[in-house]
Amino acid sequence: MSVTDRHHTAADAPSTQAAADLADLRAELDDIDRTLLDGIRARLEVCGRVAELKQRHGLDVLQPGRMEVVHRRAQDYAHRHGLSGDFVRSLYTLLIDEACRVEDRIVSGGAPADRVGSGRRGDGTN
Ligand SMILES: O=C(O)C(=O)C[C@]1(C(=O)O)C=C[C@@H](O)C=C1
Repeated sequence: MSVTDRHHTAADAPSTQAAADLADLRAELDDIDRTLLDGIRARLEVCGRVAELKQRHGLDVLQPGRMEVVHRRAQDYAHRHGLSGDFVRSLYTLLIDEACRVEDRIVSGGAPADRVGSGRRGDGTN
């Protein structure tokens, strides 16, 4: 059975109890997703302040040694907690890439740091 066929089965019409349990679990996921996104926004806001400091002192946005430290710590966490190392590396590659994009924009004078994560649409236009 393909993934797209699944909606034709009873699996999508759960019992009342199952539906209630699923709704509870999804509410838990919704809370966690909010926390994750708040954490990502907070991380990028700090990167905005890092960018201002780098701009003031003429430091490079790209700091390969520090990137390695951040990746290494995430890998250690993954191994200690049974997460996929590949997944965590990909996640941190995305996070650091976005940090660099945001920092570049600030260092090159494109955007003040206090606009980072301050509510523009997440459609790639900011
Ligand atoms: O620590 C820094 O200098 C940052 O700019 C933060 C950060 C990161 O996302 O953790 C981003 C880019 C750097 O090259 C290294 C690390």
